[in-house]
Amino acid sequence: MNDVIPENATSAAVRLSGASGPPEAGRRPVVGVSLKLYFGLAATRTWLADVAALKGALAELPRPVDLFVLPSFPALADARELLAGTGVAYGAQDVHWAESGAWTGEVSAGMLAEAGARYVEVGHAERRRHFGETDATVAAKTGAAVRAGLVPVICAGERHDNGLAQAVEETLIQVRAALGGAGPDSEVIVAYEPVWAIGAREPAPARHVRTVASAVRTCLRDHGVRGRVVYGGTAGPGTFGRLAGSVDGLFLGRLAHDTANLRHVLEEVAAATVPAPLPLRP
Ligand SMILES: O=C[C@H](O)COP(=O)(O)O
Repeated sequence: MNDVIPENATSAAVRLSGASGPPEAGRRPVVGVSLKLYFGLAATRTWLADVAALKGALAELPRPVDLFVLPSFPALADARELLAGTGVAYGAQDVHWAESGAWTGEVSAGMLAEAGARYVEVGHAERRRHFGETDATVAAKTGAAVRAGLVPVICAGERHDNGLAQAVEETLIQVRAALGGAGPDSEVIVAYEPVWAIGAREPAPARHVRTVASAVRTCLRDHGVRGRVVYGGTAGPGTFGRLAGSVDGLFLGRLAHDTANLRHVLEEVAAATVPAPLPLRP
C-alpha cells in the first residue's frame, strides 16, 4: 500500500493548514464523538448546534478538555459554521491515503484540512469489517493524515472477548501497524475499542480496558509519538470514572447523541485525575 504514497510528501494542505497542532495538546484530556451514519444532514445540524451550546460549559470546566466531533463528510461545512468560535474541533470518520488522483468517491487528508478538520478517524472496526480495511491501509491513511497536519484517531481493538492476553496481542498488532505510517513525534490518538463492546449494552470491564490501555501507552512511548489513549465502546456517563488514570479520555458513539450525556462526560473527565506523564525512554 505504501507504494502509492510519496515518501517525502509535503502536501499543499500542510502548507495551507500550518501543519501539526501545539505540543501542549499532547496529554490534555480529550473526548471525541463519531456520529457514524446515524443522522441525516438536518439532524446533524441540530446536534452540532447543541454541541456548540456546550461552549459555556466547556469554559467552566475545572481543567481544559479537548472535544472533537466527527460527522459525515457532507456535514463538515455545517461543523465549520456552527462550531466556529466554540473551541470544539471537528473532523472526519475516514480518509484516503492518496493526495489526489483517480480515486473515485474518496476524500484526501489535504481536502479535510482545507475544510477545517483537525482530526480524522482511521481503522474503525466497522470499516475493517464492512469495507475490507487492513492494517496496511490503516497505516497508509495514518501517514496521509499526519502529513496533512491532521491528528489521526487510530481505532484498534480485539474482535472477540477471549481474555486479556489475546486482547493485548491483537490490539498491539493493529496499533504498531498504524504507527508505521506516522513519523516520530507525530501527534496521534489511539481509540482502544474492543469490537465486542461496540454497540453493546455495557462498556468493557474496567480492568480489561486498563490492561490493554497500559500496553498501548507503552507502545506509543516506544514509537516516540505524542500519543493519547482513549476508550470507546458503549462509553458514556460513568465510564471515565472507572478508567481514570489509565486513559486520557473517551471516544463516544450512541451515548453522545443526547448532548446532556456529552456534557456529563466532559465534566467527569475534567474532574478526574489526569494520568501521570509517560516514563522517560531509556
Ligand atoms: O465510534 C464509536 C465507537 O465505535 C463506539 O460506539 P458506541 O458507543 O455506539 O458503541
